[in-house]
Amino acid sequence: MSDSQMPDIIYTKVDEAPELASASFLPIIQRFARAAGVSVDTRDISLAGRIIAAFPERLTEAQRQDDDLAALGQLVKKPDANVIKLPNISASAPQLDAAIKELQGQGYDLPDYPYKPATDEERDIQKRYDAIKGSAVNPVLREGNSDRRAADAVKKFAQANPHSMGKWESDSKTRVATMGRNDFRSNEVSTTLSDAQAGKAKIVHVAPDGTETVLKEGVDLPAGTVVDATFMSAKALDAFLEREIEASKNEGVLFSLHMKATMMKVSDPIIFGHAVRAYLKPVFEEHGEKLAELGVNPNSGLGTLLNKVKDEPQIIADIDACMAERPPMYMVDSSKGITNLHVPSDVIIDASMPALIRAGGKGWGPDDAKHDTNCVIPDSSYAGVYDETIKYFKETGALDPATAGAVQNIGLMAQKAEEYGSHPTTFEIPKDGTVKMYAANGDLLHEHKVEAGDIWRAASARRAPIEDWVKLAIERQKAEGCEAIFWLDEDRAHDAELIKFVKPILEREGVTDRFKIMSPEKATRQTLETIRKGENSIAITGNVLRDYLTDLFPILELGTSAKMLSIVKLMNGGGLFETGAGGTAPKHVQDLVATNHLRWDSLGEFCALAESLKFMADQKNNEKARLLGLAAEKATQGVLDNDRSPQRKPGQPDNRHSHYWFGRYWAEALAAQTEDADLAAEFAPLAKSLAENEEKIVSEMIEAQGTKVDLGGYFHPDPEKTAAVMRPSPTLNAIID
Ligand SMILES: NC(=O)C1=CN([C@@H]2O[C@H](COP(=O)(O)OP(=O)(O)OC[C@H]3O[C@@H](n4cnc5c(N)ncnc54)[C@H](OP(=O)(O)O)[C@@H]3O)[C@@H](O)[C@H]2O)C=CC1
Ligand SMILES: O=C(O)CCC(=O)C(=O)O
Ligand SMILES: [Mg+2]
Repeated sequence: MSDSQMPDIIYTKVDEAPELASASFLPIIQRFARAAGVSVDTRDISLAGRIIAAFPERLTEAQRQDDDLAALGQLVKKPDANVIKLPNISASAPQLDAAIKELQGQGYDLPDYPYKPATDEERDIQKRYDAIKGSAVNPVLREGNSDRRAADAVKKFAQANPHSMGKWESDSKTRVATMGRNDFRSNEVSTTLSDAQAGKAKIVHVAPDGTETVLKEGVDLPAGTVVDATFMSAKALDAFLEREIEASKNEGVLFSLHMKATMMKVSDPIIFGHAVRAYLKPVFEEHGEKLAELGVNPNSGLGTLLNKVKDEPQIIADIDACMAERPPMYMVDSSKGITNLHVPSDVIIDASMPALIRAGGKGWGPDDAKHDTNCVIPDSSYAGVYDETIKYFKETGALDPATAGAVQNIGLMAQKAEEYGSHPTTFEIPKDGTVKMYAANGDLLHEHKVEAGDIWRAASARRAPIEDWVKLAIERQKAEGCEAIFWLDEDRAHDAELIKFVKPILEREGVTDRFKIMSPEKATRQTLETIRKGENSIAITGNVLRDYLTDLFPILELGTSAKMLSIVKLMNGGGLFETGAGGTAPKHVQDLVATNHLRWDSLGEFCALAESLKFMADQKNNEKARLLGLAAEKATQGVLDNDRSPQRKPGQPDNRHSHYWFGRYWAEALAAQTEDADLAAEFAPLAKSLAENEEKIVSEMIEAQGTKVDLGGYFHPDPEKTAAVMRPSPTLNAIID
């Protein structure tokens, strides 16, 4: 893809609910943009698209696809980048398998994922698939730090139309359980690289007999990089899980495990596997060999395990007996018997913990009823945030979204910062020994004594992103004038290194008095007290808390994180506009297929679109783009003011209706503006015909609902079938096309 072929704005092609929404919304965007001389085109970062792009040699000419993610990864390092990024699937092993199966069924000659590669060819296949697994997209595109907040209009709307909140009882038994010892938090060591230490670092394992094995070399670490290393003890983890399973039973609460197997794609599936083993301990003790023979990998979850033992009645009976003895599990879908431990990516902490907290500390149990829950978050680095939130609500009752202030976030994210960039340097330790990390000049940076099975990792944050992050925080605080807190714990090794960057910059800029630096636990309480008073707070955090808090606070304040404005100011001058802060809402797709109703709210897309257009206006000195962007803001306001957002139930207006209304308000705003007469003239007739045909369009859309639909695929749906489903109004289509 050469630069001259690059559209002004790239709208990413993704998966699941947001991609369905695009089938309806993108034609509208393109129609409007074209009229203003702005080109908007897609690039495919979907899971299926990335799989197809990885195996060109096995596919026909017609099946082949370019590696759009790689091209976008280059683009975001250039000043002219302008990308609207929708949420995409971060695939766990079972999701990757399912996507491969679907593509094979569509005639793509793709290899199965080799779980036990034996040949070079299989190892190569595994490597290509591993690069697609987990959060493989966001870290590539996020060449900047994160600025997430609710637009003013969105926050005001939420206050005027507060969502329902579960009640918090002071005697709720819901709590957070975390290791606190021998975990990543407590074993962390950190240092900032000197000029002499910069270069390619090396990580080695030294066995007790002195044998050295290189775990990784060529880890590129420039001067000024904060480099951490830590490990979680497998033995401590197992003891902790066993204790908490027992405790959940004794306390009469649900057992739940919350983690991020997508972003933390190496460490967290392993921890998840420990939990599967712990929960089914008697089964693994009794049938360990047979399970191994059947190819059971606990890291893939109970769902895959049950599938593999389906012809083994004794094992199934023993699993049933064991589960009957265990504390009831927190369920992903109690009606279908899908437990917390079925699929590692089904319970993703940033969304799951806030949903439970919003519900007053209740999770769904196997009996299809809500119960108090033991929220097991093994590593203690960030568990304290949820622990403190839960304690606070137990003391004070639920938050009132009608009066609560807002929490914005400035997150250190660029260039694979911190834990979220750590998977290439995360290892499940094969045998007892010592892990040593050496700088390019031979200095020993870090060293840990480890045991077989421990999970060791190194993470880093580079100087330029850290400085950019502090600068962004200063700008944001200036713009808002409200409380601003660096969520950094001076008693944590990594955070202490970061504080050494933060303080001098604040001093140099003369703004020290405008900022607080607090541990995540203290900052949680302080922030909750602030927003309870109706005031605002800016949370300036590292990468993980950026992710966690931009679901936690929006889900409490707005009911969902889908409505967030999520801006990534790329460090080389471009713009990346993420839509919302949440995910791909797989459940919404099931609902659409069953009833032809799509609950997905595109408010995040509306906000991102307006920002992207305004950014383009500055970027390319294009006044028409600015007017288009300002009008898009008015259209968003119109959707909110007139209550045109999707409703939840089949038969009610859904995602597609909201796009009609957005388009109509957008056209009306463009027709009404007086700065550009040509644009006004262009959009006046469109606005008129959208208004005149309202009844017809709305009824065509409602009539389409209520039946099953066929998209021709889940991960790789048929574009024509999808368009037919998502554009059900011939009248609207005729106006737009
Ligand atoms: N930026 C990205 O690319 C991200 C990708 N993901 C990926 O998404 C997938 C699913 O993740 P999961 O943790 O289940 O989170 P999701 O955000 O997809 O789903 C959680 C719930 O959030 C609500 N929700 C989310 N978005 C919307 C929306 N636009 N409109 C209305 N409701 C919405 C829905 O429930 P309710 O209304 O009842 O709360 C939904 O069931 C995973 O593959 C994950 O990796 C996840 C986060 C970010
Ligand atoms: O990339 C992912 O897997 C999830 C990202 C996410 O949850 C976020 O950025 O908020
Ligand atoms: Mg998130």
